[in-house]
Amino acid sequence: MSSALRSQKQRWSSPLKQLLHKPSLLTHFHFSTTTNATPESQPTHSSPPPIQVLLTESTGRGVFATRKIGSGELIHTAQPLLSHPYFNSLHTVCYFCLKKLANAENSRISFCSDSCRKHAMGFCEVENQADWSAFDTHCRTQGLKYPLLVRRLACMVISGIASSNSLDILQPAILSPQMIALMEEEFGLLRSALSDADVTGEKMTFLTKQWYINVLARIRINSFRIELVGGSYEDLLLSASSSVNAEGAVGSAIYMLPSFYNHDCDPNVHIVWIENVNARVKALRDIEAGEELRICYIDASIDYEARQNLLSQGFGFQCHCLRCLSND
Ligand SMILES: C[S@@+](CC[C@H](N)C(=O)[O-])C[C@H]1O[C@@H](n2cnc3c(N)ncnc32)[C@H](O)[C@@H]1O
Repeated sequence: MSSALRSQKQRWSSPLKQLLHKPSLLTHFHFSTTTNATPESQPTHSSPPPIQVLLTESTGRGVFATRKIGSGELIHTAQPLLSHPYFNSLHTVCYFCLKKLANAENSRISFCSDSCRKHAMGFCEVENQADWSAFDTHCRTQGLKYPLLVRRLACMVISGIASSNSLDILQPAILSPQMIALMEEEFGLLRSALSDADVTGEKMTFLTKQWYINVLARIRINSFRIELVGGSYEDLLLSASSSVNAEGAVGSAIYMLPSFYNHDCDPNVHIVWIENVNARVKALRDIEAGEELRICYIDASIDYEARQNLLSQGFGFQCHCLRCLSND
């Protein structure tokens, strides 16, 4: 084992052990597994999913099958650590779970149920104290989505429902000085919105420029674009496709376990969202025990050059999957 790999292993092994063995850390991202796909409404079995997170030789950590997994099998589900609707979906989806609302609302934010309203109460109380117009205008005009996730995490931390180091276990993006300069501007707007609202003192000590940059560096390569498939789960099973009825992305979210899946341009696993932000990780074909499970980070239908450009700019790597090696 190379020394770089050994030091990476040491850096990650302790939080990973905590993640996999501490029940308290699992409360935010419940996952479950079934041998047959289970409708959302039915209770799921609580046996551990047939996967493990291991360190790979060249792509950091990855997710591996612990047994044979059948094509179409629901491998596990995952709830997000945090999520946020896009600006253009604010009036049409639930502010907490991103479920489509039956009727578009005029209020700034809306919820699909009392349960979602209750779950959001902590961070909403903090958020509602501040005037976000400058922060929102900046994000809207620059087309920025990720700062909304950082703001939500900051409000969750201030309200005491999340820890400031919740995302530390995720791999960070490598940032250029230009990216950092832009982030500093967003950080200033976030921090002043909160301090102008008199959110001060001990609750705010975590909110430093470095914290903001560290969180955003993780969000950049670990956030998922939420595209709701719509329709019923049974329809999805019949069609066996994630693209049917996709109505465009409604927001973005960060998960724990799904963030450990590496990329392949010909993936054996995909993630689907049926009616809200809760993710379902499903096998696209038969998978052998010990095989690495990989998802596709980008639109797999684009050509080789376009895929390499997107992966290099967005995720900082060159793809050497079998499809790319065959220049397909
Ligand atoms: C969402 S993370 C995946 C989990 C990550 N390997 C870890 O240890 O946390 C995405 C990062 O993993 C690495 N990665 C994922 N798929 C890869 C691939 N096919 N080739 C090289 N690096 C990859 C890249 O560094 C990428 O930015």
